Amino acid sequence: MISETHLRLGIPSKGRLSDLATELLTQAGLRFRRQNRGLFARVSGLSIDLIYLRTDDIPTLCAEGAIDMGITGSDLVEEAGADVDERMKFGVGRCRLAFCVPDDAPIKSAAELDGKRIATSFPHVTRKYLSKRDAAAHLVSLAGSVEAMIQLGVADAIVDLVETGSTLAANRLRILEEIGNYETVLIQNHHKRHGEIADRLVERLKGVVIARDYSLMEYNIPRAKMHLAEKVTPGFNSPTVNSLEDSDWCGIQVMVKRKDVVDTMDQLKAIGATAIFEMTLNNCRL
Ligand SMILES: Nc1ncnc2c1ncn2[C@@H]1O[C@H](COP(=O)(O)OP(=O)(O)OP(=O)(O)O)[C@@H](O)[C@H]1O
Ligand SMILES: O=P(O)(O)OC[C@H]1O[C@H](OP(=O)(O)OP(=O)(O)O)[C@H](O)[C@@H]1O
Ligand SMILES: [Mg+2]
Repeated sequence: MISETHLRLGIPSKGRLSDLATELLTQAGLRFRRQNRGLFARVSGLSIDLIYLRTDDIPTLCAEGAIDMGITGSDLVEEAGADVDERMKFGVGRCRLAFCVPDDAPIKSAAELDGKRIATSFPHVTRKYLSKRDAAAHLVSLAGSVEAMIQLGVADAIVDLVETGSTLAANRLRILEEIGNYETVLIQNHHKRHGEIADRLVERLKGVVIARDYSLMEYNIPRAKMHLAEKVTPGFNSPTVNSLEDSDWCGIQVMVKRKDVVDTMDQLKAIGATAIFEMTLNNCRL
């Protein structure tokens, strides 16, 4: 089923990154169907095989060469100590890894956890972080439900992922110290097999990530106000300026970060722009 002539891309078989990876690949124009929760899917028209794996196994399997590339969390790459290249960040699946203690614990820094018990799914990252601060703790390695471990009397503190902070709040815990910020990434091993197809995949996925992040905005502005408009919407590279029949006016096309669109519209209106439109991008190559 797996072919030597195809690039092997490892993607999460379940968990929160699974749907995300499928969505990104589909948006990048890859057509595939996973057969009956099977391990493989062949991409039609491209020399790529998708291999469905556990998210936390993907860094190691990529470093070992079992897969050429993989989609996983950068936290898991660090925890696995996998020697791989990070080809791109997806700007999604963002989370922090942090030392957390009970709300009312008097402790002020992670270094004070020297000799204490810490429950975590990230023992390597935790140990490394503590050793740089000349501290060592007794680590209890667990696969999940780490936040419950203080109440269960297993640990004095935990190291776990925090996204919204709602799990911490529900367990009356607070962040003591942050280890780092992480997100979903595309990794590749150093063998760089099927380099051309790998680069094509990266280009396509980058197009998707930019399209998810940006909108295309179009508006008309008096030529005399162009210098003001360019300050409000400098664009990705620079704005496209079109002539209008009325030579005192021009039409502008420009990329704007989606999160800034409404503010930008207000600012453009204020400097005299008219017919301001936002258009959703599905895909792009810059
Ligand atoms: N709130 C979050 N909690 C945990 N992981 C997150 C969060 N937000 C993003 N992630 C990313 O998702 C990865 C977890 O993926 P995984 O496949 O284990 O999903 P899961 O839904 O946690 O599955 P499981 O039920 O096995 O715990 C993390 O390593 C991290 O990169
Ligand atoms: O800050 P929040 O938005 O609350 O997200 C963080 C929580 O989500 C994850 O748990 P998950 O749902 O994966 O359960 P698990 O502990 O069984 O892995 C993670 O391990 C935290 O517990
Ligand atoms: Mg989890």
